[in-house]
Amino acid sequence: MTLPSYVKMVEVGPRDGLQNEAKPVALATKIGLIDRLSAAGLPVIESGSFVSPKWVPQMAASAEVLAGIVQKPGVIYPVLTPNLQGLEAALAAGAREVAVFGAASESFSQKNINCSIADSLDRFAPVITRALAEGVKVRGYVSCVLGCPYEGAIAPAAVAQVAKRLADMGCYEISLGDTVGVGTPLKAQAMLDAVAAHLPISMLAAHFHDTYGQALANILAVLERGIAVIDSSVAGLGGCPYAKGAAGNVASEDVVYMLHGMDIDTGIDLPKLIEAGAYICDAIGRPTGSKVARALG
Ligand SMILES: CC(C)(COP(=O)([O-])OP(=O)([O-])OC[C@H]1O[C@@H](n2cnc3c(N)ncnc32)[C@H](O)[C@@H]1OP(=O)([O-])[O-])[C@@H](O)C(=O)NCCC(=O)NCCSC(=O)C[C@@](C)(O)CC(=O)[O-]
Repeated sequence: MTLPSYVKMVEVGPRDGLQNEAKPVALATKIGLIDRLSAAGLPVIESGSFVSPKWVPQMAASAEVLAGIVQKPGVIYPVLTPNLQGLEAALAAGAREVAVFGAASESFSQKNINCSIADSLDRFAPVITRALAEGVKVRGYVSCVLGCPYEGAIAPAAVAQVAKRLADMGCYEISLGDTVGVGTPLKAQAMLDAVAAHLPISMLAAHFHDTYGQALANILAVLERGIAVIDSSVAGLGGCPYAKGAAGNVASEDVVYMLHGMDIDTGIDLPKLIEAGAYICDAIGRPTGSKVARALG
């Protein structure tokens, strides 16, 4: 088995992790979390979302978050931008990387961003063009790559089609999201093989939710296929507001422990990452979803 020697960890806790919290999380808490994550060595920290505050109230203060954090040199702080309105607000707030988010499931696309897959791609095209013209890199997400809360199984070919369109439009990296965490390792490999038939594996990232406890197994399965970018959420926070029952992302602490245990470098200081997880769990009054944090914290 050939595994990468370095994995880039994309921390999505401050966005994917907190977007679903019912009670408002204070601005200072969000800033405190992001600054602790950068101190722990995370190279990419998704820090907010310029979406409609009526749809996702928790992300309403994303401009203030970007203004309040101490931007550590070399660290990237991407934000989600579903349309040009969101992109303009993100640019005004100083974002240097953004992400568009589509889906491989029609029903999920409608529930999440209120349009069909085809319409979403048409909407993303000018967002990507404008961002690139400003020198801002764009990441693309594909949700429901291993199943949809409304439609069930999703064909790998449907995932590949959306991923390729996002890459053709200019996204530099495509994150493949198991939004509801239903995937299992061999299905994850089959889905990845379908996408990798069209795009280089070096462009792809894995984004697993841990609803069914499959995330670490799935991560190992895709590492074996050459994936070297993993999304995760500190303390396993999160869940998508438009995917009922979806648990949080795989916990960053658990992924880092597994990778370091396999001699794969991440540049992350695990004790400091555990501290960041303890900080946010304390602030929002939730137990950690990380087994490693429970064992070592
Ligand atoms: C996409 C829209 C905006 C379409 O929503 P819409 O209602 O179709 O939009 P619209 O263009 O008709 O505008 C309606 C209203 O929204 C406002 N609006 C419009 N755009 C913006 C904006 N950018 N920022 C702020 N406000 C905005 C706009 O100004 C207007 O305000 P009003 O006149 O009624 O007062 C909406 O559906 C939305 O915001 N959806 C967000 C959904 C979301 O954030 N989901 C979670 C993130 S995705 C995820 O978690 C999955 C992922 C990425 O992690 C991977 C995985 O695990 O699968």
